[in-house]
Amino acid sequence: MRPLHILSLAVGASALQRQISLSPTASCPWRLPPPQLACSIDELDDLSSAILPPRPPSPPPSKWEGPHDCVNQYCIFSNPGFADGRGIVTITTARAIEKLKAIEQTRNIVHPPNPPPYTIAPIPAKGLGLLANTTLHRGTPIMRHTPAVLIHRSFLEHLPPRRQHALLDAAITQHLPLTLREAFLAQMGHFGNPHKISDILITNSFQMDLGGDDNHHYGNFPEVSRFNHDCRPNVAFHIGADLTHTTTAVRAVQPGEELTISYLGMFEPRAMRQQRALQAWGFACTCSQCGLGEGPAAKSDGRLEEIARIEGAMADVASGGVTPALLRRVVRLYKEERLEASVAGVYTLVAMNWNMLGEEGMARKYAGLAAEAAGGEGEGDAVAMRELERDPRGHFTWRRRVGG
Ligand SMILES: C[S@@+](CC[C@H](N)C(=O)[O-])C[C@H]1O[C@@H](n2cnc3c(N)ncnc32)[C@H](O)[C@@H]1O
Repeated sequence: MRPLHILSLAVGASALQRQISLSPTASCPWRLPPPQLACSIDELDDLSSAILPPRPPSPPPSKWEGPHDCVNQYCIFSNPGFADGRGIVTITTARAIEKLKAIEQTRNIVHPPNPPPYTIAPIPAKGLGLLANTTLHRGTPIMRHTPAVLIHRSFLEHLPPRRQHALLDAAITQHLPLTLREAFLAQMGHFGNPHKISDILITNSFQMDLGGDDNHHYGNFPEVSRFNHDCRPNVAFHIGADLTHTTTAVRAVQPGEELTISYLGMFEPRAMRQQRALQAWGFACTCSQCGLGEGPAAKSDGRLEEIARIEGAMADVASGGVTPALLRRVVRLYKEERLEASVAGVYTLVAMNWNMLGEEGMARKYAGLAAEAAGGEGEGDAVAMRELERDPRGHFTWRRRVGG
């Protein structure tokens, strides 16, 4: 089996690591919503028994089944009723399944936007991808999905492949509901591994930590796998504590524009980003940022270095060099670099530093922006920033850099 290439993605304070990659695939038309019926309610009442299709059966209740088959300490557990009948299958340990059950209790109801604001279409030289089918604005939700498959990281990384295959096959083909199984199997494997399920998992999984010791898993979200990469993407993603994967537009997007996420650390210099894209996903990155000429590319790398320096100073309460000009400068650098998909962390630092300088109004403004960018109103980072926004003077950072 090919080694897993784990790449870091800084998403606010919770750095997520993931590796996804697919080859071009045949076709995958998005299902359109059914046409509106042109009848009045009364007519519908009259006709309902004759023309309306039978109500779909209500989803099975959420109920964990298993352990089914096991290899060493890793067993298959499934829950066909998970997330209102979407289903989920996991290969994990007895300890981690208890963690998963506890997390499920905190899960919010997940409704993906309907109809979806995108269409799946072939993209030149990239295989399939996602095109906006309507005008999107900053904050417009794109997708919200729970994982289809969760595999304990040690199972994939430490067991010999021949010991993994039978369990993986059983998990997907026997314990995943049909619709989700088909979506899973429609994903592409990049590495040409003859064991298709392994190939799909290795190339399309987000690394997720369920919390506690040794609870790292690979999470697979088949719908999300259609996003192509851009180093300056127009979509940000976030995996919440309840395991929901959320994607959101980070700037205005016109109909027909491709929707992209970043597979790579957006703060790495161009040469490193290009090397990683080639190594882990097999494509030479020619996105707008990688396609810059030598001069502009060197300037871009210089801005990224300056951002790192300023953020270091902002994170150090003892640093004497943090001024209003520096806080304005770092925000401007993010704008110049088009790093809208990665602003949650810097807005948090900027908000706290304005507060440390005793600038209540600016602290409020950036705390609000940070909470909005954190990706989930219930998440810890967003809660903390809403608290700062509500009461800057009561916050522990108030005037920390200026005394009094
Ligand atoms: C997660 S998949 C994205 C969806 C994929 N295009 C498909 O057809 O299902 C990742 C794969 O898409 C292609 N890809 C993604 N971003 C690309 C880019 N910026 N340039 C070229 N190919 C890209 C590469 O083949 C990569 O291994």
